[in-house]
Amino acid sequence: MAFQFNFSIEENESNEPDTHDKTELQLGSPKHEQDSTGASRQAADAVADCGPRLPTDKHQDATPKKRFCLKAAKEHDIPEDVNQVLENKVVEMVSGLRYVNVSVVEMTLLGGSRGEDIVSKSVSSHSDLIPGVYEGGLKIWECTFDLIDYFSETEMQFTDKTVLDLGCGAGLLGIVALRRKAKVVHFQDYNSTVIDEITLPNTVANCIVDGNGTGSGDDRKISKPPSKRLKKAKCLPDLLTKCRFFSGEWSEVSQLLLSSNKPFSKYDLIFTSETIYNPDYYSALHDTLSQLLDKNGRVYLASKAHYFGVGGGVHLFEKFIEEKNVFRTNTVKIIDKGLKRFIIEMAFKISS
Ligand SMILES: C[S@@+](CC[C@H](N)C(=O)[O-])C[C@H]1O[C@@H](n2cnc3c(N)ncnc32)[C@H](O)[C@@H]1O
Repeated sequence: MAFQFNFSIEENESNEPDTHDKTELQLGSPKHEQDSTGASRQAADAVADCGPRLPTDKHQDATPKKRFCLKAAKEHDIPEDVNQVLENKVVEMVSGLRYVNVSVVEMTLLGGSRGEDIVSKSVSSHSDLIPGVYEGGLKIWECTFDLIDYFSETEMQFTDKTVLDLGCGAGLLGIVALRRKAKVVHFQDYNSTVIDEITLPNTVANCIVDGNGTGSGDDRKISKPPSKRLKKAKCLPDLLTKCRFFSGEWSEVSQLLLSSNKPFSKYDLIFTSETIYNPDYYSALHDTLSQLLDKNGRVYLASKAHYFGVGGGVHLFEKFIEEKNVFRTNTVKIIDKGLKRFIIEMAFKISS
């Protein structure tokens, strides 16, 4: 069930120059397959219509050949009037969480060529991944639901943890951590459009208190979408003040965090779903994880076995990690339905 917030749309003033190379991938249209709980099946169904187009075999030999400009890092402010970020959004439910309907956002963004213009670029290239331009964050990718299931199955503890949702897209992993009493939750996506139009609205939608007391930010499932009364709703201030939002390429974001005047403590938990598809990015990803993870922290990385067309996947990434000799890895879950998927736990080889 969907509902719409009745607001007018605000012009996005940013008009960032696109200096990136445009290597376009020809992608196919796979079906979502999900093997776990009812909630996840429901979740997968909910996103299937607008789900990511995964790569075909066409570019199987995807040895890194191109270097991309690094997209500068930027911190996104949370507007004082949080309702503003839900203007003209249609909010739906998935896995007990609120999320904004991506098709509606895409239609809205197609209406004008502002900012990164990732929707029209994605449409014209028939691709959900345009390296260095659009990295797929508008859609919810299925390993996100694998991690959400894993959190429940293992009763993962978030209380007082500092958490990073790296390559967050919709930000559902960070939102779960936030609702389960994490101390700090940071969200990062490559594209500023994704942060502004998807991640921030999703986070606000899950922090909102409505007239029925739903969405109160604790771990109770939100039983129904908020009503239009939410026009006057308020976000729980303590919840949103725990959050920070960043866009940009990983090493740039890492540098921004480490050099910022704002206090920064390394993360206890870093979640990252479907971010190892492109071997070109492994070095930046590895270094970011090693720079930002607390010495006793854990990374939970969810990935498909292999990303046809782009060339990355679990075994290639594990080999890379092994060679770097900084982290140990442990496969904590295998989802053996359709294209095999993995959840990998990473920790420093030398900790406390
Ligand atoms: C396929 S999307 C997955 C989105 C989300 N984690 C999910 O599971 O639905 C990959 C994400 O990784 C991030 N990403 C990929 N390569 C990146 C890079 N080199 N620098 C920064 N972010 C990157 C993008 O922001 C993008 O949202």
